[in-house]
Amino acid sequence: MSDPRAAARAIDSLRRGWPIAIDGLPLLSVETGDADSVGAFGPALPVLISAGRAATLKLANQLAAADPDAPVLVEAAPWLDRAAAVALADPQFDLATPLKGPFRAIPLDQPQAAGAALRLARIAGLLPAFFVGTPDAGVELAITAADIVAHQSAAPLRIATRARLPVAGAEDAEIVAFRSPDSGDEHVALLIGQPDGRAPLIRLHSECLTGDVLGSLKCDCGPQLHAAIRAIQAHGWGILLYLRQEGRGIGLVNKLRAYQLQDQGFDTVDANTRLGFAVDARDFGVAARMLDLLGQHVVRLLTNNPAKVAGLEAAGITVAERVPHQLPPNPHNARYLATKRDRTGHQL
Ligand SMILES: Nc1nc2c(ncn2[C@@H]2O[C@H](COP(=O)(O)OP(=O)(O)OP(=O)(O)O)[C@@H](O)[C@H]2O)c(=O)[nH]1
Ligand SMILES: [Zn+2]
Repeated sequence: MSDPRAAARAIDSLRRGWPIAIDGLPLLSVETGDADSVGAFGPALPVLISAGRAATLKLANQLAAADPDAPVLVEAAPWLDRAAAVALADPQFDLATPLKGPFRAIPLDQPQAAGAALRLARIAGLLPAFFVGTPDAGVELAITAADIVAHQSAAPLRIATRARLPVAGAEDAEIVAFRSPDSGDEHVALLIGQPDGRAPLIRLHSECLTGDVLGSLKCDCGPQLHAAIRAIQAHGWGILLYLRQEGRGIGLVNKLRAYQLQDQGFDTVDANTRLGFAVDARDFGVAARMLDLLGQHVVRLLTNNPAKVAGLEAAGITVAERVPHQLPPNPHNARYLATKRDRTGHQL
């Protein structure tokens, strides 16, 4: 029997730096484990990282891992202490701290459990990297890979509350907040204008704290957000879905790590991969579920991203028309926009 509650407890433990075991494999997050917990976990431990990260360290080809999300186990070594493991896991230190080594990738006894561990770390918003303990590590929280799958497919979204919310650019607006029991992410929809029988104009906006709130010029999120409200208002009626998928789903801290790598010269795609994350970790099924709860199944979609159209269609929403949503570039985001066009299929 799989238990989504076990995975939820494990996510909490990882974020607090407490060890867990998946299918009997003892694991401690490299990012959150402190000196005491690492010391208690055992001396000289192997470290699990993603193949995306291992490729940068020239380790992945030792075991010919083709999938950047796949797990790679780095052999224990006397110099592989907590500081060295952090440097192994986090590419932002690559230029500042020369890595120790040599490191060697060794075969995994439990590739399934190891892959599930990396997935769980990504769900928790942590770098996908673990110390791997010995069977006598004495871990209290034991879960299975199936628990993680159950956690990801559980928990229907529900409308929690709604209220009138006049906003700049659209005074006749209502906010609807959604909750699901499996995560703290509270997505919202801004309903603008009144239904008039035509398909609503819809925008799926993924959270971007830096762009939406601070006015970052590194991306186009802030201007796109405000332009979407204006476009929906001009159309007469529609919905802005504000999805709590910060950093294309990798979370704020990891997006800022990716920005650090971008300062070192990597583009938005390579920065994610080097950190051990998917280029785009978002699930647009949540947006389809929100539209379903709002009673909208045929929409016009403001986007340049074909993956949003495909994601909605796959979840049963008909996209009657894709409406381009392009804003003028600035000197800071020109490369980011060019990368979206050239590497992630954006229709710009
Ligand atoms: N990981 C990562 N996320 C970024 C970066 N720049 C912006 N983001 C995030 O990307 C998301 C922006 O998504 P959207 O505005 O939906 O843009 P899009 O997928 O390009 O699609 P459209 O704008 O609809 O064409 C937000 O969650 C931002 O936080 C980056 O360099 N790295
Ligand atoms: Zn942004």
